[in-house]
Formats: sequence, C-alpha cells, structure tokens
Amino acid sequence: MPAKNFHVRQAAVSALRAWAKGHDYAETLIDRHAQRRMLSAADRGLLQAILFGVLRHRRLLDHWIGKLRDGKLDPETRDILRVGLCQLIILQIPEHAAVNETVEAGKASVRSLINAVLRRAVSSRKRLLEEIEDLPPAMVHSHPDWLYKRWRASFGKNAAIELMEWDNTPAQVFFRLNPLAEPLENIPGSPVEGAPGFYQLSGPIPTPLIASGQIYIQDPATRHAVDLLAPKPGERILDACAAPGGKAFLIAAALGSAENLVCTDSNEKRLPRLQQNLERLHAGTAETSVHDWTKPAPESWHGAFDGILLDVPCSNTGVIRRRVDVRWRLQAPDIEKLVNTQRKILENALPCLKPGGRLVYSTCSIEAQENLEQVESFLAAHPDLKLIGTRDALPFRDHTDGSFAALIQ
Ligand SMILES: C[S@@+](CC[C@H](N)C(=O)[O-])C[C@H]1O[C@@H](n2cnc3c(N)ncnc32)[C@H](O)[C@@H]1O
Repeated sequence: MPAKNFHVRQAAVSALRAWAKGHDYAETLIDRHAQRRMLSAADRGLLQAILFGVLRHRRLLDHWIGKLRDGKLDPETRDILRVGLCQLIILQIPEHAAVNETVEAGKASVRSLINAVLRRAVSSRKRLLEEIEDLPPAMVHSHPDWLYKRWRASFGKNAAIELMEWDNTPAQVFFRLNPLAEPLENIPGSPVEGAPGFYQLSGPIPTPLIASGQIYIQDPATRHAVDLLAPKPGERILDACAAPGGKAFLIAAALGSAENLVCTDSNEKRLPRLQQNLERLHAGTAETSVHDWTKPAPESWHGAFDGILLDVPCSNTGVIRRRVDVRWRLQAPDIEKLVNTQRKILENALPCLKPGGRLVYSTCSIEAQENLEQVESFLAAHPDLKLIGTRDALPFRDHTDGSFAALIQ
C-alpha cells in the first residue's frame, strides 16, 4: 500500500520541476500544486515547508548529495533527493515518513537509488552537520557567491552572514489593523514596538478577518515609505508602481479614501487585483491606469500631484526570506539594469509634481546602488530638489524586512 503522504512529496517534486523552468514564483507553484492534488491545509503547509526548505538550502543540499553519491543524476532524481534530504536534515521530519514517502514519489526505476542515498543520509546525518563548520559561508547558507561577496563588501563579514541566516529563517507573519474598518475587539496578535497599528500574528491565519478587510497582512518595514510621504486629506497623490496595492492602501487610509489617489502600473494584469484589494479594505476605488514610467508621462499628469510614491521595481534583496526565488533568479548584472530603469522612472515622474510637491522613492532592496546612491545621483542632476530625509531597514539590524525610502521635495 502506498505511504499515506507520498502525494505531498510528489507535489513538491513536480513543483520543483516546474520552478526550474523559471516562469513561476514558488508561492504560485504551491497554490497550483496543492489545488491540483486537493491537499488539506496541513498537507499544503507541509508542501510549503518542503518547497521553501529546498529552495532556501539548495546549495547545501546539493553539496550533501555530492557527498552521498558519486556520478551524474538526472534533474528529477536530483530534485527527489533534495526533497528527501531537506526533510531529513533541515526540517528534521521523522525518518520513516521522510524516507518511505519520498522513495515512493520517484519512478520505479530510481527508487532503489533514492532509498540507498536517503538511508546513507540517515546514518551520516551527524557527520554531515559537523562538517558544515569547514564549508564556505555562502555554501553553508546557500546563497550565490556573488551576493555574499557583495554584502560582505557593503556590510562586513558578520553582517553578511547574519543576513544569509535571516534569509533562511521562515518569516513571521505581521498584519495591520485597518483604520478604515470597524475596530476589532479581539486582536489576534501582539503589537510591534515602534510600528503603531502593526501586530505579529499569533496562531493560524485569520482568513475571515482578512476577507472582511478588518486586517491585512503586511510587514512593518513597508510603512516607512508612506510615513515619509505623509499624505493629507484633500491632496492628490500618485502611486506610480502601485500593484498589488499594499502601499496604495496605506495612502488611501491616510487620505481617508482612495478617491484622490491615482494608481498606475506597467503590468495591466496586476491592476484589477489592486482595485479589489482597495475595495475589500473599505477604501473605495482609485483611478487606475496602465503606464510604463520608463516612458514620458502624459501631459495631463504634468504638475498634477501633491505627492508621488515611486515604489520602484528593484532587486528585492531586502525580502529574500519571503521571496525564496530571488537569490537564485537575480544575477549580478541585473542590479545595474534595475538602477537604469529606476532612474528613468524618477526622471519621468518628476514633471508630474506640483510646485513644492513631495516625491518618495522607495525599494525593498538593501543595495546602496539602488538606494542612497541612486537618490544622490538624481539630486545631483536636479539642484532644485532637496532631500528631506531617508528611512531604511536592514534585516540584521532592525529584524524586519529590508527597505529604503527617501523623501525629496
Ligand atoms: C515593488 S512592486 C510595487 C509594490 C506596491 N507598491 C505595493 O505596495 O503593493 C513594483 C511594481 O512596479 C511595476 N513596474 C515595473 N516596472 C514598471 C514601469 N516601468 N512602470 C510602471 N510600473 C512598473 C511592477 O509591475 C510592480 O507591480
């Protein structure tokens, strides 16, 4: 008889095979494969733990596979072994479940090989863990060498290692009470110090409270950009890279509604979800428009806004613990390309400010090139602009997601 939970392992292997094609985010694949196999909530949780675990520790898992088996492996067998080793060594799932159910996820022709490697892993587990001390930090914490070297140069060795450890720690869930909804009697979490309105969730995700818009899931680091912009009722605000609308909602809450908010995004498909999010959160509807800000703004927007938020596309290096794909998808030259795109967005948005208006530039990156250096270079080209202030969050210092925001007037 097949082991009870082998379909979760099969789902993990199929999701990993699909991930390797490079088109989908890990979260999307979890949803799709959990639905396809009609997994229960508990099994979906296990699928997520395995998939995130494999993606977070991929480099170390491959090192262990190399220690436990000589010779080439086809990509599917390698993924099955990654799934097995992740359960045995990283997630510490009991051996009988981890081995038997993973073996059954493989085709008949590779089951004996998988069984042999996983049994060897069980007997060598202690030694494999002890040997970690002698491995280079980027391998121990499964990050690409270029990223580790970049962070070591920017923040020093200890901080770079702490950063990689942080990226491998499953993220806590935070939420914000919706100031536009009825106050809640029983708040399902504990307040976050220094971030009014934000709570750390205790217990399971309160789906009904999310569906009714009384709370919404958001990391405290996201508040910095909108705090700096400080939108006031009656002002007309542009959120230029707005989808899916997390910050658009914070702006609408500060304005009292989304009535005077214009939300644009270059990705047409993402705007309907933004509108749904605003409505669910009792903010009404914003004016939305598809616009690529690497191109000049329409004349009708020139001089039209009291405040502009540019929450630009970035490398996402501040949110790698949530976006497990990023470290493997991002390549060193991408940062330079992003910096160029961000600069074009800044230049094209600037004429849309009213005289004396405020512009906030923000990222969820921790790379100086995309943050302060970008802003300084922009200001150098526009001596009439003034940097009023910046806020940044670094995971190893602030214990939140990494982010950066600058207020320019
Ligand atoms: C960091 S996300 C924005 C997150 C959003 N502000 C929030 O809080 O939910 C960046 C957004 O910029 C959009 N984007 C990327 N390039 C763009 C461009 N050239 N012009 C306008 N939007 C762009 C992406 O589609 C994405 O939705």
